[in-house]
Amino acid sequence: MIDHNQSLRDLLARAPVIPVLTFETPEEAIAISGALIDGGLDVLEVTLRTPRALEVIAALASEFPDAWVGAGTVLAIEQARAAQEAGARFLVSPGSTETLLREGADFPLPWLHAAVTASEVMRLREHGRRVLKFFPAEQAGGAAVLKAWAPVLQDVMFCPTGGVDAAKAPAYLALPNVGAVGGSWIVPADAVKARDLARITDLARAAKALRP
Ligand SMILES: O=C[C@H](O)COP(=O)(O)O
Ligand SMILES: CC(=O)C(=O)O
Repeated sequence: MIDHNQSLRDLLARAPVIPVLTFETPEEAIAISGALIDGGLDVLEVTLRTPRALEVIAALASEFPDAWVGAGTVLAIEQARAAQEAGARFLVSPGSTETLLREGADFPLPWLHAAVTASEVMRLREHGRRVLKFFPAEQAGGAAVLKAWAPVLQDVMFCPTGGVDAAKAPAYLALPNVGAVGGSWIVPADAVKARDLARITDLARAAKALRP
């Protein structure tokens, strides 16, 4: 049985920003992910929101074996198993359920569940979870919420995601209870469409530099 908390702390320590990615095809995914990795971001959350998402994860795991390619938007245990089979090295869920926490308790991959209220954090603490996603971060009150939680939920680390961008990220990363942030700002739709890989690498480099 893995130590979910330590493996997640190690994952968040790799880079200050975890790109949250939604890809339609393996070809698109390899091109864009290569640009992100060239920019120093090698922890990649590929959301299970498109028909070929599992195929994309398998292609990325094969193309970039040293990168940490994970599956996001995991809503059911069947998706978790399928993502693991495809080669995902970690899982992310936009919330949590008792079913997922129970069935996923001894799942062999780091699994980042999300919370957006102190009560949800407390319930996840009861399941032994100490590293959580804070989603949707900006929409739920932003860095001020995590600042308020720091003295009362002292042993929990967060990865805020949702509405975070290059301008907002520093306020989160300055907090003692934030390990990294997640976001899609590093892969703007127009740059993806134009395959402007140089721009995506520049955005990744700037994101990587947010934590010296
Ligand atoms: O669903 C949204 C993604 O989780 C990341 O949020 P974002 O696009 O606001 O960065
Ligand atoms: C929001 C997020 O990270 C997810 O859909 O898993």
